[in-house]
Amino acid sequence: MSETHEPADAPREYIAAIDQGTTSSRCIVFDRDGRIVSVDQKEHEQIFPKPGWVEHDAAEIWTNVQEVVAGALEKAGITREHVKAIGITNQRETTLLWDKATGEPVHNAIVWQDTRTDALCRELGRNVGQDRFRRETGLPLASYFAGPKIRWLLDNVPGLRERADRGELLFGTMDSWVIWNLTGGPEGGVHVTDVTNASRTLLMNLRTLDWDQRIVSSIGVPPSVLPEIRSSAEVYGTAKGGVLDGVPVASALGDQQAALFGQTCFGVGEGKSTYGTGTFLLMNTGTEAINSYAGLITTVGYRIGEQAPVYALEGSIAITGALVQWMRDQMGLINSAAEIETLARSVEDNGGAYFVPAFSGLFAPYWRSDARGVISGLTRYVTKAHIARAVLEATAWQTREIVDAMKKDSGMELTTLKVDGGMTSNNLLMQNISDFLDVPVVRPMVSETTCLGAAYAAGLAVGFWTDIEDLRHNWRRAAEWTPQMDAAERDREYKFWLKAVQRTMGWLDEEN
Ligand SMILES: Nc1ncnc2c1ncn2[C@@H]1O[C@H](COP(=O)(O)OP(=O)(O)O)[C@@H](O)[C@H]1O
Ligand SMILES: O=P(O)(O)OC[C@H](O)CO
Repeated sequence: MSETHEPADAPREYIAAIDQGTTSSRCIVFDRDGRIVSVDQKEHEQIFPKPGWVEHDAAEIWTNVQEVVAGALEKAGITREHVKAIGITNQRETTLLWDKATGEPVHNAIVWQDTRTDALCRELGRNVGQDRFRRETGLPLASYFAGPKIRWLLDNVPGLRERADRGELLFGTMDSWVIWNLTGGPEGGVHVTDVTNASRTLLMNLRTLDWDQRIVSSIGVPPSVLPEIRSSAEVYGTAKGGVLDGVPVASALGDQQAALFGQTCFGVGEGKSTYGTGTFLLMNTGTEAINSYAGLITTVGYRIGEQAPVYALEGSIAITGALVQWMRDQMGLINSAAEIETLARSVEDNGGAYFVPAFSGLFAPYWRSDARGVISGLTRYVTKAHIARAVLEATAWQTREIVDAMKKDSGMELTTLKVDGGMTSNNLLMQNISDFLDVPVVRPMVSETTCLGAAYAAGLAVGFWTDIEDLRHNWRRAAEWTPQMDAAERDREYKFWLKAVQRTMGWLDEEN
């Protein structure tokens, strides 16, 4: 893609954003109206060493990041002089330790979906108590988050604990890894993370926005490996070498918080749902961190420079688009992700089948690591087309459960749902979501809201945009789906879905 929208005499000034995602890394160049000028993207390998384990090669990711940045600048026909700042957004929680002298990762990154820390989390729950983690960090004690993954690496990779104690290792989520490398790596790279990413580690105190020393030591993480926590929009340093040499590195946000920002959900009660590998629904709750009693997460939404932090409630769903990938790559039932819609549309309904993809256990609102996937309601009537339908409905019902929890926690009724992400190109799915939630679903013109949010934050940090009001009017609606489902049918289907969910639980026990 390469399209410019400005008059020929307009100054050629842009903001670029890197999105280091679960399946790919991309770089997008944006103009002053928040429109896409160019995109470059590259997938990286998904490594599955054992059931429930997921890893990434961080060196491959850094190579890909450099390639997509160069690619996006080339497609836009620009060089670093035209780029006023670069912003970073990233898959969250994915955990890496690297050697600070050589810049070499000491192990593959452990991905957020990985369940290897289940037993460790149970042990921490017994020794330290679930409640303390939730109260101080806003998070349930679950294998999803970064802190226990650090501990697992230190306990299981020979020699790492000693190297960490000697101060030779650095920890980072992908934001830290990319920023450290961009700003010089072993030659003076800055070791930072932002509040949104830090709020996913189980190590940051949600109110002080600093590492919680008691929790850090109870998980067994040496403080020397931890990056400095900074705001989401400020200049952390400048790029050294490469095609961005000298460009300010001016924002970092976890990808879901970046999407909240890119969707301009700046007011209390505004929210969005992003449909990618997993699905993440975040609602802005303002400067107060609301404790969840309905199974959601309390997280930092964003913090612009020295301003007060803005918090969010989040419903995290581990497997949505990943189920479509699984149908394609592991089952071979479709050739492309888009084909799932054609297959699903070839039948009227799900034929009685319900597919609960608890592949990484269940995240919100259940937080059950003992759950595993099931297809319920099977009879000889069911065809692969019915399963395709059940696959799409699984995403929609999981969204419904999150929205129900959000209502319980915040007392606020959702009036429309703003959506984005790769799965939103599926019209049948968007209709299902509108039907199951009984609210309109709207998609903005720029559906790359994750990169857009990182670009907005970086642009604010360097004065490219003045304030958030400057950004609001960039949001334009591109598509809308309105509810068409009969209420009694919705209720009946929802009951079946909830029954199927119950059948996933307790599959693993203490012996597994
Ligand atoms: N037309 C479609 N229907 C259903 N799922 C889709 C469709 N197109 C893409 N996907 C799914 O969306 C995901 C990719 O979306 P993306 O936002 O790029 O994800 P991520 O940022 O998590 O890598 C993949 O899991 C893919 O299976
Ligand atoms: O890279 P994505 O879009 O799959 O997002 C992953 C989330 O950040 C995990 O918490």
